[in-house]
Amino acid sequence: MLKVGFVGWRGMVGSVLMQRMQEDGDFNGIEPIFFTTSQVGQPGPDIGVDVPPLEDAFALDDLKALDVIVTCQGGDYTKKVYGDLRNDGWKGYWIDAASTLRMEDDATIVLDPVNRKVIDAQLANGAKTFVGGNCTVSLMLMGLGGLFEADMVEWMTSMTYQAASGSGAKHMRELLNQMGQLRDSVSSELADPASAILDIDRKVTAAMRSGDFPTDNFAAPLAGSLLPWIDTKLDSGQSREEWKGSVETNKILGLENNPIPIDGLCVRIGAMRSHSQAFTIKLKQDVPLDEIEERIAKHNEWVKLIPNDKDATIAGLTPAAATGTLQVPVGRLRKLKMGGEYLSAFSVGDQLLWGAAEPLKRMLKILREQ
Ligand SMILES: NC(=O)C1=CN([C@@H]2O[C@H](COP(=O)(O)OP(=O)(O)OC[C@H]3O[C@@H](n4cnc5c(N)ncnc54)[C@H](OP(=O)(O)O)[C@@H]3O)[C@@H](O)[C@H]2O)C=CC1
Ligand SMILES: N[C@@H](CC(=O)OP(=O)(O)O)C(=O)O
Repeated sequence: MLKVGFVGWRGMVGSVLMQRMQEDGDFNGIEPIFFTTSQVGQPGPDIGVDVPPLEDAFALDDLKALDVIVTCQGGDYTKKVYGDLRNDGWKGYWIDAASTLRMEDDATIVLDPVNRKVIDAQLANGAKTFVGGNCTVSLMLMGLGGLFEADMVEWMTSMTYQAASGSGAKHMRELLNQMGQLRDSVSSELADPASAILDIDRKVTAAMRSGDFPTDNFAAPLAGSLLPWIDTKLDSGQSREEWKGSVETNKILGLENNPIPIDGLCVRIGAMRSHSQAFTIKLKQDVPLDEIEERIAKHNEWVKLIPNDKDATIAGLTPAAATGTLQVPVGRLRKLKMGGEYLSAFSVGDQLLWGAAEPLKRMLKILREQ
């Protein structure tokens, strides 16, 4: 029976992973051991079977006894522990949610509905390090995988609308506090149908700009606004999030030597946990729209084609509709005025499910089935 250590299981991503593993009975047939960086000796999570007390996530000897380590603890933990473990000769499987190791030569980015062949080839080569992709990248590939599979894409732009959860739990709370503060600033005016909307707007803007507006985490108002920058700046002028769109997509697809140009702007908006993206896709050929729709719809069981009309779009192609589900709705599919080779598309997806926990869960299952 595989001895599987879980680190970061009580964080936001880890909790979603635990929930999904329980839903699918994934703890059956493995020996799970739970680790912590702060609560050694406390009881482990309730997963329906007895588990031993929490072990120290920095105790290398205990980690070295494991066949598999699944970590959602974050990049700092990976940096602290991974190198030492490998240098000490540990040959187990490392499955990680953090970006730290993604672009390393010996790491495979996992998104098996899209790159199962790459994963199988790497396993056959003896690969032991498997990392979940950036949430925006994974969700884009789950939605548009059919076009890449058919080698239809010459280049692509992705303009993102990313949820607060991508920054972490504290940011989600801050977004809600910002929303609440804006509403509270005009509660009496909202109660009075005769109040002037421009007065309401002036007061809301003043509240947003005031010194006591809660911005400790985002460093700026997000509620009632947006932030067109995610992560650090690179010399190219891209944000790191924008850079990942190209390098990770091409690595997942195994196209590092002949990469598809992908670029765009990544924007944080006031959604809670579903990322959205608008695409301009330059096709290699002028393929009829019905063939494109069929390719997209048939690629995997989670993609959900949304007809390009208003009612279907506002009912099904939104964070409110996608959150908490494994579905990846794709819609607004139409040829752009630039010509038959130019396609627009829009996708949405829960960034904690396919964007983070689900690919790791499935990778563990692939290892068990080997
Ligand atoms: N947020 C996201 O969208 C994505 C995140 N990731 C990766 O996953 C990593 C973890 O992200 P995320 O899950 O958001 O991080 P969290 O901050 O929710 O959790 C990380 C760790 O914080 C510790 N912790 C301290 N206080 C609490 C508390 N009150 N409740 C829960 N945990 C607490 C836990 O470690 P302990 O038990 O040891 O104290 C936990 O494992 C990220 O750093 C990133 O690398 C990847 C994809 C998406
Ligand atoms: N950066 C993403 C979330 C994330 O954790 O990405 P990565 O796994 O690439 O660090 C966002 O802010 O929405």
